[in-house]
Amino acid sequence: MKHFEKSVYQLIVETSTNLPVDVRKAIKRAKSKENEGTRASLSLSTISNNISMAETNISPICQDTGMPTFIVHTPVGANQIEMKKDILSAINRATQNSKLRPNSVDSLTGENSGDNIGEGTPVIHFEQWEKNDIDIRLILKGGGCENKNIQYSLPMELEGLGKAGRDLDGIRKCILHSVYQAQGQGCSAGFIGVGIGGDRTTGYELAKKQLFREVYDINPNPDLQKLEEYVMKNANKLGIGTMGFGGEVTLLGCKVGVMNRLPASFFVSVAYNCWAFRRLGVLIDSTSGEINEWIYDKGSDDKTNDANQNKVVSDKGNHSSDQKKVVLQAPITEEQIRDLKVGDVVIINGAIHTGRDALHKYLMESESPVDLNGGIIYHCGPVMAKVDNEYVVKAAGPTTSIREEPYQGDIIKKFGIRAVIGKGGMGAKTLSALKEHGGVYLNAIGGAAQYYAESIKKVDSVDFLEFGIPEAMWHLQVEGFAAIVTMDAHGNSLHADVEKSSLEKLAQFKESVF
Ligand SMILES: O=C(O)C[C@H](O)C(=O)O
Ligand code: SF4
Repeated sequence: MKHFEKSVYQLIVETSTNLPVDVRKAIKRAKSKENEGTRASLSLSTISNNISMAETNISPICQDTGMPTFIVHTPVGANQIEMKKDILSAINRATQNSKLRPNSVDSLTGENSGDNIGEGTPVIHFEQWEKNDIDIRLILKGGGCENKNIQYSLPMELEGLGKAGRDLDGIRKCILHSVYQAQGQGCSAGFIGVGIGGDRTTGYELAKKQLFREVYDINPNPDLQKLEEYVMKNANKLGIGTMGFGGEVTLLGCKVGVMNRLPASFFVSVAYNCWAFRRLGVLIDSTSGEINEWIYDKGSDDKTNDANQNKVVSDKGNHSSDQKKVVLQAPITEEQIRDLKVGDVVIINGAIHTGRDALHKYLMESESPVDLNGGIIYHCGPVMAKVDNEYVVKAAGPTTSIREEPYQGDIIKKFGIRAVIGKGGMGAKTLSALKEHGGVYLNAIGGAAQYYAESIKKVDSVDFLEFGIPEAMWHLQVEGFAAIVTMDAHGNSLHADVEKSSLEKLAQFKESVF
C-alpha cells in the first residue's frame, strides 16, 4: 500500500482544517436563530469566519487538535501492523507541519513527546470487515470538551431534576443535565453523543462512537429517535447559548446509542463535543492505499461566513447602551480596570503573555521571568511553527479558564496582573480577587484559533519551553485582539448569572415525559 501514509496524512490535515458540511450547516442554522447584534450572534459570526480562515490557511480550526482517534475497518488479511506504522508516521508529519499541536503529555513527568506519539496516543481501533476497501475515520476531540464528558449511574438524584430512574425518562433527565453542567466551558454550542448501557468503559466508547454519525441522520430505533428529537427541542430552552453568553442555541446535535448492561449497572455516558466538531473519514483502496472516497462531505463551498464576519465581538454587545468598547494597552492601571463592566468589549493592543496549567502551578511557588505588573495573561496553548529560527503563531484560541481557579486569584495579587483572557469563565475565588485587586476577566471566543492568531503580530520570546509548546509562556505582541468583559472588578459575573438562570430553567424538565 504505497500511498496509505499519504492518504492518512491527507485525512488528518483535512480533519484539522476543514470542518464537515453537516457541522457547518448546524452552525449556520444556530446563527439564524440568534437575534442580530447579540453576543451569541456575533460570536457565531466569529466562529464562521474562523472556519473559513482555517480552510483558506490550511491551519487548525482550533489550536487544540485533541486526541487523534481513528476507527479503522480493514479487509480480512490486511496488515494492521504496517497500517499502524503509517498512521504514526502521518501523525508525526502532521505535527511537524503544524497541522496538529503536540498534545501527547507524559502523565507523571509532564513531558510533551513533541510528535503526538506516546503511550496510548494516538488512539487506533482496528476492526475487520468483509469488504475490500479500508474505512478509516478520524475524530479530533479537544481536551476542554472532553473534560465536560459525564457519566451517570442510574438511579440517582439530579440537581434541578430530582429522581432519575432506570428508564427512558431517567435517561432523558441525564442528557438534559449533561448539557446544563457543560455550560459554555466546552465551547458551546456543542454536539453530544450518548451511550446507554455497557460498563463504564464501553459506555463511554459507545457515546464517542455516536459522534461519528451525521448530524442530520435519523436514529433507526424509534424510542431513541423520539429521545433525540425531544433533547434537540428542549435543551436549547436552557438559555446557555454560544460560549455560555446566553442565547437561543446551546446544543447543535444529539445522537444516542444503546447496548446491553449488567444487572447491577445502568450507565448513561455522555461525550460532549464543542462546535469545532472535527471528524472526517475516507475509503481507501487496500491495494494502492489511495483514497477512493471521502465519507463525510467536506466543507469547501459552503461558506458559512456572513456580512458580520469582521465586526465580530467588536460590535456593540447585547443591545445595551451602557456597554462600551474600550482599547487597552498593557501596562493597565487600576483605574482603567475599575471603569469596565460586564458586557463591555475590550480591544487589546501590545504585550500579552500566555499561561496555563503548568505555568500557574509554577508561579504559585516561584517568580515570573517577566514583569507582570499591570499585565495581561492569556489562557492559551498555541500551535507554533519555527520558520527561519523564529516562532510563528499558527493557531491561538483561548483554553478553559476554570482549571486555573485554584491558583488565579493568588497569582493576580502576587504579580499585579490586571486582566486575564480565557474562555468559559472562572469561579468565586477569582471573582473576589478581581474585586479586591482591581482586575477583569475577558472572555475570548473558544475555538476561534485562526481569528486570534491573526491579531498576534509578533512572538517576542518564550519561557519554559521545557513545559512543551502548549504550556510554555509565550510573550506576544497583539493588535486588535477583541474580547468581552464577563467578570468585572465590581463583583459581577456573566457566568454565575447564566449558570443560575439555566439551573432554574432546568427545573421545568422535572416532570416525567416518557
Ligand atoms: O488545550 C486547549 O488549547 C484548549 C482546550 O481544548 C479547552 O477547551 O480548554
Ligand atoms: S478550545 Fe473549544 S473548540 Fe477548541 S478543542 Fe477546546 S473545547 Fe473544542
